[in-house]
Amino acid sequence: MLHIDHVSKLFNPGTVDEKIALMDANLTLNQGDFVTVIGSNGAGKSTLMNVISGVLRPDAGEVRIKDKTISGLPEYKRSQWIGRVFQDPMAGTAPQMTIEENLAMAYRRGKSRGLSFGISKGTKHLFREQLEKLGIGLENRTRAKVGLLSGGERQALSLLMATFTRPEILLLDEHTAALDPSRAELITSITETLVREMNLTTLMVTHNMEQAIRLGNRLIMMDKGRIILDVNAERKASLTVTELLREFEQISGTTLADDRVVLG
Ligand SMILES: Nc1ncnc2c1ncn2[C@@H]1O[C@H](COP(=O)(O)OP(=O)(O)OP(=O)(O)O)[C@@H](O)[C@H]1O
Repeated sequence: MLHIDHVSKLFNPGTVDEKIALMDANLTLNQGDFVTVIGSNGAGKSTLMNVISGVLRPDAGEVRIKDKTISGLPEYKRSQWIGRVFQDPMAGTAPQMTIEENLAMAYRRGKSRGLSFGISKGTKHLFREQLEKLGIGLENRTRAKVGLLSGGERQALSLLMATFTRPEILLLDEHTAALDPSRAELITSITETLVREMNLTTLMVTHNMEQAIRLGNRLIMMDKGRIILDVNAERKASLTVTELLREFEQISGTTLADDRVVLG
């Protein structure tokens, strides 16, 4: 489904500020894989997401989705295959537009029709149905400006928008990190439901070790631009946070330096 083959990305090469963000990274995701991603500060997690989504071009290597090479395609052309939710609740939605208009934008993503905002009755009905599934009452506020929603409500809407057209890949970039614990739990549970119901192939960066172990069917650990550990579902089922951190130390030779780490 998703193939990352020998991907490297250097920032400021040949200068004193040279930073290795990805170094010969390799990863294959199968259809329906839900993979959590952890790692130390600057390990390359966001760069990996940016290379997949097309925000960044790798210096070497190739990204393929369903055997189509997408490394050279710009971000907007990949958006029909890739849904993404960011840490910042302000990032995924247009605050001046209503919930309905934001959904219409997501609905049209990848379609060749123009940006006319006429929304048919049938489409409105579909939007309400989808919003209802979130279970937070947004279906009764379809005309509300998105800028007026709380952070948690916006992340729920962002998730819905990112998954609306059933993307081949869903990228979740610390999407619960800016929320308070109860809201983060709500968004996590909505994520689990959407991913399961649509069988979405998902990569989720998290600093919450307990969550990284509990969610999904695979866990990968990154360090210094490399994927240093790939844990399968069976192993994950009995893994503890202590064991995970010990494993990191053994492989990388250092302790996990993550200033945002949440142990559980
Ligand atoms: N635009 C950029 N210009 C220069 N260096 C960058 C840029 N983006 C990332 N880097 C560097 O590349 C490396 C990988 O960064 P990246 O943001 O991918 O790590 P991360 O694992 O997401 O880190 P964190 O968990 O701290 O957010 C770091 O050393 C970072 O400083």
